[in-house]
Order: sequence, then C-alpha cells, then structure tokens
Amino acid sequence: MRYLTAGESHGPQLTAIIEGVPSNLPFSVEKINFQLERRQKGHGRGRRMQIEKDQVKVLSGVRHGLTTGAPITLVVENKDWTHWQNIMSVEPVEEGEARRRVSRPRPGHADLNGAIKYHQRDMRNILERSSARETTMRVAVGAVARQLLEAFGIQVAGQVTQIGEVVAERIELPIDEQIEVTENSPVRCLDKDAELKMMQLIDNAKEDGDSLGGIVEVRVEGLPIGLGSHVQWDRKLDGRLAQAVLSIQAFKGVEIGIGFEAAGKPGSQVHDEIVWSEENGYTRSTNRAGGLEGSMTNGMPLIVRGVMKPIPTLYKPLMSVDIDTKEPFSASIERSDSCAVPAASVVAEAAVAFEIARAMCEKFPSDSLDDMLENVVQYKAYTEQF
Ligand SMILES: Cc1cc2nc3c(=O)[nH]c(=O)nc-3n(C[C@H](O)[C@H](O)[C@H](O)COP(=O)(O)O)c2cc1C
Ligand SMILES: C=C(O[C@@H]1CC(C(=O)O)=C[C@@H](OP(=O)(O)O)[C@H]1O)C(=O)O
Repeated sequence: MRYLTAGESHGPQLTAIIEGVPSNLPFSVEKINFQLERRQKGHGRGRRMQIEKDQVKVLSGVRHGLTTGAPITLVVENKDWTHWQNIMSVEPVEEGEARRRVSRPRPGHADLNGAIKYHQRDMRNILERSSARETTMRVAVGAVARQLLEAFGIQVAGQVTQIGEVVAERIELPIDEQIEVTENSPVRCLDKDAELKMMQLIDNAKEDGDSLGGIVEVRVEGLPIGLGSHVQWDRKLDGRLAQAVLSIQAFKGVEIGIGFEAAGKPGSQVHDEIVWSEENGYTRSTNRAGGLEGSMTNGMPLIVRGVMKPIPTLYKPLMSVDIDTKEPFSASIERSDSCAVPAASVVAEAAVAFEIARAMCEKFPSDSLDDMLENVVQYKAYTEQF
C-alpha cells in the first residue's frame, strides 16, 4: 500500500490517492468523516477550524460499498478557499495586493529554506504546501487503513499524555475507546486532573501570545507476531513507524515502549521476560519494548509516542528578516493555533494505522480481502502451535 497527498492549505481542495488497498473491503465514508471531525477539534485550535467542515468525497476505487482493488481517490474541500480564490488563482494575476506575496519568512516554518531550494521569491508558494492542513488527508487515508485493520480485529487508539510542562499520570488507554474531543475531554487526555491543568496552560499561553507542544501516545492491539522484519534496514517496523510519525508537521521525536527512559535503566529493568500459556501462547510478562522486538511485532500491544514542538507562529512574534530589504522585522500575524497537540494525536493514530496496514499487506497476500483473511487465519493457527 502507498499513498500520495496533494493540495494547498488555501487552494480549492485536498486530494489523496491510495494504491494497494485489497479488493472487497467493506468501505464506510462515515468512518472517514468521523476521523476527520476528531482531527478538527481540541482546546487551543484557531479560527480556521470554525470555517472548515471536513467531509470526504470518494472519487474512485470503491463501488457499492466495497473496494475494487483500484486506486482510491479521496478529496476534501477547503471551505476557506472562497476567500482566497484570487490569491490562489491558477491563472496569472497582476502583481500587487491580489497575490498576498510573502517576503517575510516565519521562524520555525519551511518558508525560507523552501524558498531558497525551489527558487521562490514569494514564500506563499512554500507555506501553502508545508501547512499542516495536509494532515486532513493523512487522517482520511489512515481512516481507510483502520477499516482494513478492523477486518482482522486490529484496533488503534490514541491520547495526549503531555502539554507543555503538564505530564499526565500514565493511564492505559482502553483500546476500543476513540477519545473524542468533547466538553469533558477537550485535550484528549485520560488523566482528568492533568487535563484541567493542560487547558489552563493553553489559555495562559494564548493570552501571552505564546504556543505549546506536547506528547501523544498511540496504542495498537490485536497484532499478529512478525509484522516488519529484522533482515533489512528499510523493512524494520520501528524505523518505519518513526518515519511515519516524524513526518507529521512539527513532530520532533518518537519513542517506542519505554523509549528514552531505557537510557537510564539497567537491562534487567528494560527487557521483557518471555512466557507461554495454553490460552495465550507466547507473551511477555511486561511490555517495556512496546510490542516490538528485532523490529518485528511480538504480539503485545504496540506503543508509539511522538513529541510535537510548540506551534511556531506566535501572536507575540519572533524576529526574522525581510528577503527584499534584508531588514529585521517582527513577524506579522493573521491567525494560528496556539496548541494543536489534541488534533495531532488523531494524525499520529492515522500515521501509525497506515504503516501497520501496509505491513499487513506485505506479510499476507493482499490482492483481495478474501485472500488476506484466509492467510491470516492460517498464520494465526500456525503461531498458536509453534
Ligand atoms: C494539526 C496541526 C496543526 C498545526 N497548526 C499550526 C498553526 O496553526 N500555525 C503554525 O504556525 N503551525 C502549525 N502547525 C505546525 C506547522 O505546520 C509546522 O511546524 C511547520 O510546517 C514546520 O514544519 P516542522 O515543524 O515539521 O519543521 C500545526 C501542526 C499540526 C500537526
Ligand atoms: C488548516 C489547518 O491547520 C492550519 C495549519 C497551519 C500550519 O501552518 O501548519 C496554519 C493554520 O492555517 P491558517 O493560517 O489557514 O489558519 C492552521 O489553521 C488544519 O489543521 O486543517
């Protein structure tokens, strides 16, 4: 399975093409829209999310509720585009105000490096594509991957475990809970005391013209043993998950299982003992490895965490340099999120779901769901008697 996304933040629409989804998979548009709605919410989001109402249109690869095996095309409209039609026009428009040219790069963004690399004196041509608006399509694609995983009883869930300096108490995420952003769960954190503090911190940061990052955790259960491989660097599942999560805008670190904590502990407190029982077969007495050993799934829950940096656009702006005059300036502000960690946790769930679905399609024949189901059942029977 592979996918590409296209589309600008303020262009007419966003597009994704996914190839390699097995045929005959029951396909639900509502399930995609449900995930899209989850991504739009969360305490700390800016005004743009009040304009957008992300809903997917499926333009290929699905017929009468089932995938056909052909590439699946998904599109989501940018409602804000109506306000940007001239600025984002495909046809040339006159120099001047109509273009809303950007000559002042924002610190922490792709603007300056992208402009130099792609020979663009108007940095709008960079920022429109580097924007995290693109994560809409990653979530849409991830929602298709989740539907494939569901067919094998594999579930994916996510939560926020840290915002700024507020660290949530470690509470195991119930795998069948898709935490939605509601009045009772504005930050998607299971530790409700910490969540109140997180909200306060976000409000304070917003008032101070500042921004916040945090940590998100994704959990996957129901995995067969042996997804990924130890034999080649680019088949190692830990490396692939890290790439999937680190490629989300503003993500700067990934850990699996106890991750960075392992550095400060002796081996006896890091590795998990192997046990066997008639009922469960081979398991581990602890799960510090987070479900991966030797870059392959070991059947235990997969635990992946990602660190998101604070949003770079600040209402109390940082200094930068105008590329026309080379004069210093203090960045001007239109609108921005002050904290997008709750939304990003939904994106991280999607990124992990896609990578796991891809690994499933590599491990098992995957032209059709029928082939795949048959092979997964056989493989599970084999692992049980191993
Ligand atoms: C869901 C989400 C929403 C974001 N919203 C904003 C935003 O409103 N303003 C902003 O400056 N950056 C925002 N970002 C982060 C930038 O897109 C990102 O920092 C930038 O593209 C530079 O990429 P890098 O941080 O990965 O280097 C958001 C990121 C995510 C995942
Ligand atoms: C549009 C989304 O997030 C955007 C991501 C983003 C950025 O720079 O990454 C900047 C903001 O864009 P705008 O300036 O249009 O408000 C966010 O709103 C979204 O998540 O759907």
